[in-house]
Amino acid sequence: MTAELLRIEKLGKSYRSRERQVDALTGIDLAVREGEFVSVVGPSGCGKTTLLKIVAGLVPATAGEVVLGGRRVTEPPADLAVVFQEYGRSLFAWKTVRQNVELPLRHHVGRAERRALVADALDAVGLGAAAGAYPWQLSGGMQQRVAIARAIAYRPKLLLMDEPFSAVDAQTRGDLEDLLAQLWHRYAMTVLFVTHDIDEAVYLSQRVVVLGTGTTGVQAQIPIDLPAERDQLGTRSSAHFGELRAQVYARVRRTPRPSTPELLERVAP
Ligand SMILES: Nc1ncnc2c1ncn2[C@@H]1O[C@H](COP(=O)(O)OP(=O)(O)OP(=O)(O)O)[C@@H](O)[C@H]1O
Repeated sequence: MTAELLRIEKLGKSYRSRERQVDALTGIDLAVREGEFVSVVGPSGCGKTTLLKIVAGLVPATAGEVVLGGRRVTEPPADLAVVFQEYGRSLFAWKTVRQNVELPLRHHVGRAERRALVADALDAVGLGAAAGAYPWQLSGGMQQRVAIARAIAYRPKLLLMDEPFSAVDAQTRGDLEDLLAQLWHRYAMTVLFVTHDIDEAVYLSQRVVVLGTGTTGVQAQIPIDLPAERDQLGTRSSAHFGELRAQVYARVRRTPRPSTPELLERVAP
């Protein structure tokens, strides 16, 4: 068994304003080992994005702690990359694809190594030929590939992804899921992936974590013991995939706010 990379302990977050307090997370305990692919699902508003932002050091917790690679997270850790849903806002429109991917490396690696890392990452996402293009010249799916290339060029210990594929069409989404699975194998990354989509979580992960609503913590952790090699048609139509999907779905439904419309719409048969 590999070593633990991320430990989240008794984590809590309350957003307070003059009028009200929102308990977004309470008593979250979660550990992720090196090289694992873990997804987090749960009803809309249960705090998935908040969890990711705290792990990324972008938002302070109000209770508990996050430890990454043995160090307590109090600011954005150097060895972590984040890919958000809104690729359009995460790329600089006035910089080329190559420059966008190179950006986080500028202060860390010398020029020659930087070039090699960027070229490798762009090839890995199938965009070697688009290095000189600008983001606005690319489709949404291609822009998200650039965001992924930027993350992997950095060789993060932990890759955080927040609904990264929910803004693209179904075909592109499947392609991006398969690309991510390939990259995860190729670079032996550790991935913490937030999604609304239970099928996507089961398809990609080794473990699915079901978050409850703000005050109920982690509801379940379901190991996904599908074969390592997965494909959109074969895997998703297998009986075992159906069983795992049903298991996750049942746990999500059992959380205190089962009627959350957005989630239920997406998983309804
Ligand atoms: N900056 C903020 N100020 C106040 N409340 C916030 C803030 N950010 C999030 N919240 C609240 O915290 C709760 C959790 O929000 P969060 O976005 O983390 O949930 P989520 O599970 O990612 O939701 P979704 O699935 O809809 O994206 C929600 O009630 C939300 O309204």
